[in-house]
Amino acid sequence: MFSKAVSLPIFWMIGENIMGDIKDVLSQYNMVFHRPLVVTGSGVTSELGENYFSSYKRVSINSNHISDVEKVKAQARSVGSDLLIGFGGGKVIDVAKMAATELNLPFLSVPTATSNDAVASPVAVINFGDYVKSMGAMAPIGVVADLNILRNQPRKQFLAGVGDLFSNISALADWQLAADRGFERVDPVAAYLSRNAVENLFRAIENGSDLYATLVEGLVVSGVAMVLAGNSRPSSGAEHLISHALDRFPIHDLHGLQVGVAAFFTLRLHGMDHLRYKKLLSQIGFPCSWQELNVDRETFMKAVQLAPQTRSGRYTILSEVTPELLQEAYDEVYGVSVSGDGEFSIQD
Ligand SMILES: NC(=O)C1=CN([C@@H]2O[C@H](COP(=O)(O)OP(=O)(O)OC[C@H]3O[C@@H](n4cnc5c(N)ncnc54)[C@H](O)[C@@H]3O)[C@@H](O)[C@H]2O)C=CC1
Ligand SMILES: O=C(CO)COP(=O)(O)O
Ligand SMILES: [Zn+2]
Repeated sequence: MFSKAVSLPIFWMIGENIMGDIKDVLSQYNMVFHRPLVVTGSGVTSELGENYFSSYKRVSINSNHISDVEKVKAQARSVGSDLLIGFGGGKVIDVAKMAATELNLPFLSVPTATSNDAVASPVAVINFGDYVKSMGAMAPIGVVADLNILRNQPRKQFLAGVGDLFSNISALADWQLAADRGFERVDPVAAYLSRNAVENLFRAIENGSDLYATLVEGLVVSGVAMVLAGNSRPSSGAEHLISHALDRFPIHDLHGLQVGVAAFFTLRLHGMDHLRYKKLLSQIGFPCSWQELNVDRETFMKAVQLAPQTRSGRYTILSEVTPELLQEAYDEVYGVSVSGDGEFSIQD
């Protein structure tokens, strides 16, 4: 007999001004909690937390450092929490998720920004000082996304979420490549969900529809795909490795922006039509070159070299390319050449 135990979000609630209904929604799923603890950041999300969770116990954190995880765990133990609620961007969600996993408590994800697929993934990125690690964690029991809050997130955060979701296409190509070479097995359900999530977003962009709800749904579905796959391959390929490498350089930007801009390049390495995606994403102001993120060609190429070391054992298109192809692809994808005086010029 086959059985595979996975822990998945069993609901999402996405709508305008829905924060007041959280307890009601949970009770609809027979989930009654008496002492939830809300984890926020220390700036904007702490202020938002005061508005929306005034009657709840709250704890604020400064970063995704392991000491922040310990702080949340200590607070949860001292108040006897039976539920952790992560209310913030990626770092807050990750810290709350990690603390809940270690305390074996349920975790509810309430994003204030949709900058990446941490919203419902089975992963928490934690900073240990000398290094940053993607830790296995429990996915949330559900996601509550108030569009009224999300519409007020900085535009850059929103675009970063678009980039993280778009990168699924490149990640799936790498996953399939690794399978073709005999290193992996593609889980077809996870791959379907991952692809479908990004295609829905593209349809919404093409139709000029409201993107916020579609983006949240897509990020949650990406998380579910990762749970089913048992790893992040449905949503993380060579473009993520390049971004992880860039994070080690002084100039880096939001995860979702980096993986999105890198995905144009890795799609080109796969011989796929990156231009179609560039045209579509530029319609909503997504950055299409590294210049827009202040990353120069030399830094990018160094990051590409370093990329495979950031997740050892992960087979991607970077395992098969020549240095000549990398240079050629850079010129073609980012439309940039280095002029005689060493300055960048953008070609038409
Ligand atoms: N667990 C996972 O599967 C994944 C985790 N990550 C991790 O997520 C982290 C990045 O997350 P981000 O959200 O980009 O950064 P972040 O969590 O540092 O948030 C960036 C800023 O946005 C502010 N913010 C949040 N909501 C806001 C709102 N509604 N209005 C105004 N400001 C708001 C926060 O206060 C913060 O200053 C990284 O540590 C990355 O490694 C990234 C991808 C996947
Ligand atoms: O960002 C992620 C998925 O979008 C997680 O990827 P990694 O497993 O490469 O850290
Ligand atoms: Zn990502």
